[in-house]
Amino acid sequence: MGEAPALFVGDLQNGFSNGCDLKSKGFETAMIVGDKKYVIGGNDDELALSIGVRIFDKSTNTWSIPTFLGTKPKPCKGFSAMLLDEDRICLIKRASPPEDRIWFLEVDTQFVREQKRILGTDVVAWSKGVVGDAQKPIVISGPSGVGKGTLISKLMKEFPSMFGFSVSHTTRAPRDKEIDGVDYHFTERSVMEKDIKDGKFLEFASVHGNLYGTSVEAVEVVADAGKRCILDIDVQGARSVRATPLEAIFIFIRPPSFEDLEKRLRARGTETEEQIQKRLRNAKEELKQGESSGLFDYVLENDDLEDCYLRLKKLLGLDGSAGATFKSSPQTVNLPSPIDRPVAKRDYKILTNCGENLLGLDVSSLKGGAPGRTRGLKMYTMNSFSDGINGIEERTNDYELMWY
Ligand SMILES: Nc1ncnc2c1ncn2[C@@H]1O[C@H](COP(=O)(O)OP(=O)(O)OP(=O)(O)O)[C@@H](O)[C@H]1O
Ligand SMILES: Nc1nc2c(ncn2[C@@H]2O[C@H](COP(=O)(O)O)[C@@H](O)[C@H]2O)c(=O)[nH]1
Repeated sequence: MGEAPALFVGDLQNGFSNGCDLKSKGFETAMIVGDKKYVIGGNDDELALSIGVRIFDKSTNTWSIPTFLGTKPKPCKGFSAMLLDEDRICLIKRASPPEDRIWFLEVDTQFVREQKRILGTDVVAWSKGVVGDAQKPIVISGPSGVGKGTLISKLMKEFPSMFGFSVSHTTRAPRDKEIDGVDYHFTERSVMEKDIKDGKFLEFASVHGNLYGTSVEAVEVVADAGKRCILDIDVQGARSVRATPLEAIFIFIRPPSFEDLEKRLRARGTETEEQIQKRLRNAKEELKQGESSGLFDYVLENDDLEDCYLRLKKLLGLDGSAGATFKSSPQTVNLPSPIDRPVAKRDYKILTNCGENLLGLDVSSLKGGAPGRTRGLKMYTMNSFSDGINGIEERTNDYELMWY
């Protein structure tokens, strides 16, 4: 995060202007970023399913509705908003459940700029805020038949409350015993292509003749359950995820030999001979890329299954060693409700005046972001009360901060 902008106050319900180019109208507010004015509020559609955003471009004098990426926040009874780093807007929703309270609207982050270039339209991306440092997602890649699914199932079985599987979408037909929504979201190509176009996917790739992809929602659902997300995706998908702010750990699984891989694929008995040949052809390229590209943080050889599983657990720090794990599991934001006064911001500390007590958010160490969750939010309460935003600002340093 760069230099903090000056104190910025936003209250969206009372319809005031704060002299910082922020104007409110009913439940709408406008934020200026560069040549553009982002009007946030109202409803996104007639069904009132989410908070709307429209953009006024001062250079062309035109209004537009941007392409939305990420899960949109549901409408609420008002919200406060602050511009952070000139590239995202932090929204604190009123009277909303704690896990739905803090949202970020990214308007000019690297991810949004890249998506604008790809889609050729104006783009904004929603990302929900999560308190604390959630553990990094785990991307597991490797050629078909190497044993990725088997290893992941073992992890999920041994640590059901710790890990959650990112359920991918695919256009391939379900195998016997595969369950829609559990193993995959089995889908029509035309539907998936439209969803990709609409920005609903974190990554996608054509694999062995079918389309596979990880939706943003698949990853968010796991994060919301407070679990560490595991993605089973091919090498192309891993490369795409590397280019997003997801900050995952990338593990490549390789077979002891190509012959072993072929044996496993045949023994599984789920593919036709033609499909096996295609998967083996692709495996050669995947093995080359997986082991040489520097894309992966770890390469594990799946020789003996139990032995490989032990090594996987070790690198994830599940054998008592530090491994590659990170702090605690995510906490959701727990602001008291309703927030019925404006919000003040200085040096990445956002203060909300909630009547009897003050509540703060520290946004100085944000991580991740769209597509997915914005992590690294810190929350604190203050054990004294001060009237008015200016008072709060001046007296902040006198108060003891109690961090969650
Ligand atoms: N270490 C191992 N030794 C022998 N067989 C194994 C080993 N690991 C997994 N297998 C077996 O190999 C087959 C393929 O494993 P699995 O389905 O987990 O592979 P995968 O990498 O997930 O494949 P895909 O990418 O096609 O989904 C399964 O029948 C599984 O039981
Ligand atoms: N890029 C992505 N690859 C994915 C995804 N989900 C699965 N996969 C990979 O596809 C192959 C084949 O899987 P199968 O179930 O048909 O055997 C395998 O390598 C998976 O890792 C995804 O969402 N994106």
